[in-house]
Amino acid sequence: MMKVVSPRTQADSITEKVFRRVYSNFSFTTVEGDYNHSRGRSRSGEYGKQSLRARGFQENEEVMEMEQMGAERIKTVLILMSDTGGGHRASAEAIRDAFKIEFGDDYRIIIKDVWKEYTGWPLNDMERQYKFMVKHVGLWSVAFHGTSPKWIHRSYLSALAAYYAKEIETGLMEYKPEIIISVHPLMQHIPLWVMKRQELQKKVIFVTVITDLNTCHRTWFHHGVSRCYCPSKEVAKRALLDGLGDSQVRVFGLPVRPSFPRTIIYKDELRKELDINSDLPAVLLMGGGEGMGPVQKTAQALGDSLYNSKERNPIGQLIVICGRNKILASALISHEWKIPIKVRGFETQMEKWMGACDCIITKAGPGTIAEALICGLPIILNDYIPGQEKGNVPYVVDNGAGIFTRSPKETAKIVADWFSSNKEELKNMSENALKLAQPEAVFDIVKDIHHLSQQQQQRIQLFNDFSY
Ligand SMILES: CCCCCCCC/C=C\CCCCCCCC(=O)OC[C@H](CO)OC(=O)CCCCCCCCCCCCCCC
Ligand SMILES: O=c1ccn([C@@H]2O[C@H](COP(=O)(O)OP(=O)(O)O[C@H]3O[C@H](CO)[C@H](O)[C@H](O)[C@H]3O)[C@@H](O)[C@H]2O)c(=O)[nH]1
Repeated sequence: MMKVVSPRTQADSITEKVFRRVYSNFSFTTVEGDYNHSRGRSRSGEYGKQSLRARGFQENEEVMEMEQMGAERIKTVLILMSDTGGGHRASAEAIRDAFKIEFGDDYRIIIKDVWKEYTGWPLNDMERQYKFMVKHVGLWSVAFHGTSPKWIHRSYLSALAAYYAKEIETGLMEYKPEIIISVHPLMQHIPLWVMKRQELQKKVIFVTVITDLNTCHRTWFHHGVSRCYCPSKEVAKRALLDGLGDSQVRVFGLPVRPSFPRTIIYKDELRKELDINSDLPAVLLMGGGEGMGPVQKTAQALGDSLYNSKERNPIGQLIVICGRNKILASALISHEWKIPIKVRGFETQMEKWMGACDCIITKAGPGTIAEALICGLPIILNDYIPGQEKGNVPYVVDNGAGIFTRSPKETAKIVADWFSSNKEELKNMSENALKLAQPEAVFDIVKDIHHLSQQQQQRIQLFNDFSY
C-alpha cells in the first residue's frame, strides 16, 4: 500500500474534524439551494422572521425569543464568485467548508454570482465571454494586458457600478451579509463602490482572497479592502507595489477544499473504490474546469508511450478528467485504446482521483496545481492561459515539483520514463510537491476573517457603550 504523507503536523485531528464535519452530520448551504433553505433555517434577522411568518407564525414571543438566541451569534458571509473556469468556485467552496469545520454554525455561508443573478450585460455573461476569450488566446492576452492600467479598468468598472447600482445593491443586501469575501478579480470595485454609497464600509467587512498564484490581474488589488489574502509571496509583492498597506496583506496560500486528503492517502483503497487497475502506475490528465489545453493529443500520445509493443502489455494507465468539455469526453470515448483508460466528465471529488494517481498533466490552473501539490503529485504543465497563469509555470518548475512542455509527445515520453527507467525523478518531484503544498491556507484565512469579525464586534460594542 502506497502512502503519501503530508509534512504538516497535527494533521490527524484536523482530518478527523474534516471528515466529521464535511461528510457526516452537516448539510451545506449551497448556491442553488441557499435562498429558500436559509430563509427557512436562519434564526436571525429579517429572513428568519419572514420565513416564520410565511409558515403561519406571527410576530410573537416565539419569534422574538429565537431572534434573541441567534441574532448576536450567527453571522452571514457572502462569497462573491463567478464560474469563469472552475477555480473560483473551488476556492469559494473551500472557504465555506473551512468556516464550517472551524466555527460550526456560527457563520451562515452563501456563495453567489450576484452579477449573473441581478445585473445585465456584460456583467451577467462573464462565463461565456471568458470561455470565448480564452479559446482565442490572443484576444484574452490583449484583454488581460490592455485592461491592466488602473485608469482603464477603474473607469469601466465604476461606469458599470453606476449603471447597475440598484440591482447590485439589491443583490448584495438580499442576504444582509456582515462579511463579504470576493474570490474573483472583477468583484472588488463594484461592491465596494456600492458599499461606500450605502455607508456600509464600517459595518460590513470586505476581504479579497486572490486565487492566482503569481502573475495575477491588477483588478485583484483594491485599496478599500480590510484584507487581501495572497496565495504566495510573489502576489503579496505585487499587492504592496500596487499600494496596499502591510496591515491589509496576508500570505497564507491558495485555499483548497479541506476534503483533500492532507495526511495519508490509501491509494489501493481509492483505486478499488474508483475501479482503477491497482497494479499499474496511473497518470491523471486534465485541463481545468472546462477541459482546456491539448488534452486529446496528449491522451493519444500517452496511449502509444505507455504501451510496450515488444512485450505487448501496458506499462501504465490513463485517467482523463474532461470537466465540462463534453465534446472532448465523447471524442476520447470513441477512440480505441491499447492501455487501460478512464474518461470522466466533471468530477466533484477531485481529491479521490488525484489521490489514486501517481502524477498529473494539466494546464497551469492555480487550483489544480495547489491540489496536486497537497496530494504529492509531480506535475507536467502542458499549457497556460496568457496573463494570470503564466507565472504558475516558474512557481512549479523552479520549485522542482514539475516540468513544463507544450509537446504532447514529449509529455508522453516523460511519463513513460517516470513509470519505467526514471522512477527516482518521480519520487523526488513528489517530495518537492509536498514541501510546496499549503494545506492549512484555507484554515488560516477563515481564522483571520473570524478575528477581524471579532475585532469589529468589539468596536461596535464599545461605540454602543459610550453613545448616549
Ligand atoms: C474597454 C475597457 C474595458 C475594461 C474592462 C475591465 C473590467 C471588465 C468588466 C466587465 C466586463 C465583462 C467581461 C467579462 C470577461 C470575463 C473575464 C473574467 O472573468 O476573467 C476571469 C479571469 C480569471 O478567472 O480573470 C482574470 O484573471 C483577470 C480579469 C481580467 C479582466 C479582463 C476584462 C476583459 C474585458 C474585455 C474588454 C476588452 C478589452 C480590450 C482591451 C483594451
Ligand atoms: O471535473 C473537474 C475538473 C476540475 N475541477 C476543479 O476545478 C478547479 C479548476 O481550477 P483551476 O484554477 O485549475 O483552473 P480553471 O481554468 O478552471 O480556473 C480559472 O480560475 C482560476 C482562478 O481560481 C484561474 O484564474 C484560471 O486561470 C481560470 O481559468 C480545480 O479546483 C479542480 O479540482 C473539478 O472540481 N472537477
